[in-house]
Amino acid sequence: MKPLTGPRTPRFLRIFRIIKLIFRPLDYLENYAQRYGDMIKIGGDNAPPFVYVSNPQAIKEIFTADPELFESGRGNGVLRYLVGDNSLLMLDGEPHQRQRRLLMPPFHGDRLREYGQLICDITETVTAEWTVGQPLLIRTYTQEITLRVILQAVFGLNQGERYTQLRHLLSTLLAAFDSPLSSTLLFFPWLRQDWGAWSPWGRFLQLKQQIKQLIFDEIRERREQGDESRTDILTLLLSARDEAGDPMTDEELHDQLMTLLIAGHETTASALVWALYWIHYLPDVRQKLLEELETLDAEGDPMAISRLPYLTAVCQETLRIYPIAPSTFIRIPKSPIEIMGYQFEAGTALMPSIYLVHHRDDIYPQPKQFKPERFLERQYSPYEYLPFGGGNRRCIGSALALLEMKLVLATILSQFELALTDNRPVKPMRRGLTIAPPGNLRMVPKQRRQQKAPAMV
Ligand code: HEM
Repeated sequence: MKPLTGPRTPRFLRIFRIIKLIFRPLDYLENYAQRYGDMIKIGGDNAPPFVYVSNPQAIKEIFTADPELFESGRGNGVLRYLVGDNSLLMLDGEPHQRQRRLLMPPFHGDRLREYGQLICDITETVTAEWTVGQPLLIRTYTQEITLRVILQAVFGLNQGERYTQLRHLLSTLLAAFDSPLSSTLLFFPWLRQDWGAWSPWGRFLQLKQQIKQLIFDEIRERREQGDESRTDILTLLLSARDEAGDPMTDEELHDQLMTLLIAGHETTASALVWALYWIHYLPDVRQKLLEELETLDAEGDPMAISRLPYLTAVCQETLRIYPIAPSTFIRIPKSPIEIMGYQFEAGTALMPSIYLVHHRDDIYPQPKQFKPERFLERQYSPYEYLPFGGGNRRCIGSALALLEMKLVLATILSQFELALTDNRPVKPMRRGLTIAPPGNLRMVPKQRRQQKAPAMV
């Protein structure tokens, strides 16, 4: 058996390790990878260890193993506060597979095509308020776009008081974790104290309750209306039945909807800010993209944009260099398991590290450089390139996220000449459990371009 190595931090110094994980998450991973290689064991003295895995062969063995060998829901415990006990993120085994089968179709095939024009229209509406010469916080806008898209997909809602309230409350709720400091709430349970609206946790719980009430009101109204002709995800879930023929309860519906709302917009909003940053930080990239967009047939449909090779490569490289989720969900073996000659005890938290795999220089030469061309020159296996995780828990929204990235970028680039207000390199920072560009990244619209976005014709 091969021995696992990793840092041996004395108990009283462990808090500093966690603080580094929160405030300098990528340095934390890279320092350990340099010292301990592609299987890094953390802890393990009194309880099963955490193991960061960045060896593609080991990741392949994890992703392709029988899903029944692992649990993940238990490892996602901290997200329970956001999404509830019945969320897909919390489930394992057959209940998890059943919910996935139910939730996947709205994010694929023809249903995805329906979102194309919607994404372009929403981008136009949201950017209509941009004024030439006036700097803007770009994240505010990417988040507004992705939130509107997911609300439409999930509820079919795009106007009305409940929709406006939901938009506002969801943005405020997620702002609770928008900096490394506020993200500490997720890492230290003892900080989660409900001292009313003046304490961060108390405020968070109140917001969550208000959102829950709005979602319950919407569910009740939809049950009363019983309109099965609608194509949104809530309608689909309302008609679902389990093996006993029973419908989902309001609580179950709420948890699943909340999961999609949260997982479905924060991540894509961050990815869009990164993409806009790289495109404007590297003028060659922007130039090549504009040239490619000009080749589009003016009558083309949004799906033609999604097939553009260079635009696709830019989105892929954006998600490679700073993957939004630095690791996949944890995989916890239910009984002892051997992977690549290493023996893991039951309860070990195996964490395929997306960031470390994406920065292996044997797979991605010059990994710190943003080079979309690498995706035009070679194909990567799902164990070398995994921004959406893999196996039985692979992100169900990956196709929507990529479509959204491409259409939003094409629409913005066709309509505005943008610039960064500051050309210094930007460092990624923690945002809850994800890694994102700093929320204060500013861009300025230099001028409106004459070119109409092809998707809008
Ligand atoms: C750029 C955007 C996104 C990124 C980078 C991303 C990334 C991920 C990752 C890494 C996972 C964990 C997979 C694993 O452990 O193997 C995941 C799971 C998930 N994602 Fe995404 N995601 C994005 C967008 C979306 C969207 C748009 C939705 C929309 C509905 C979504 C819904 C989910 C759900 C429900 C899961 C849990 C799947 C399960 O437990 O079976 N994500 N995502």
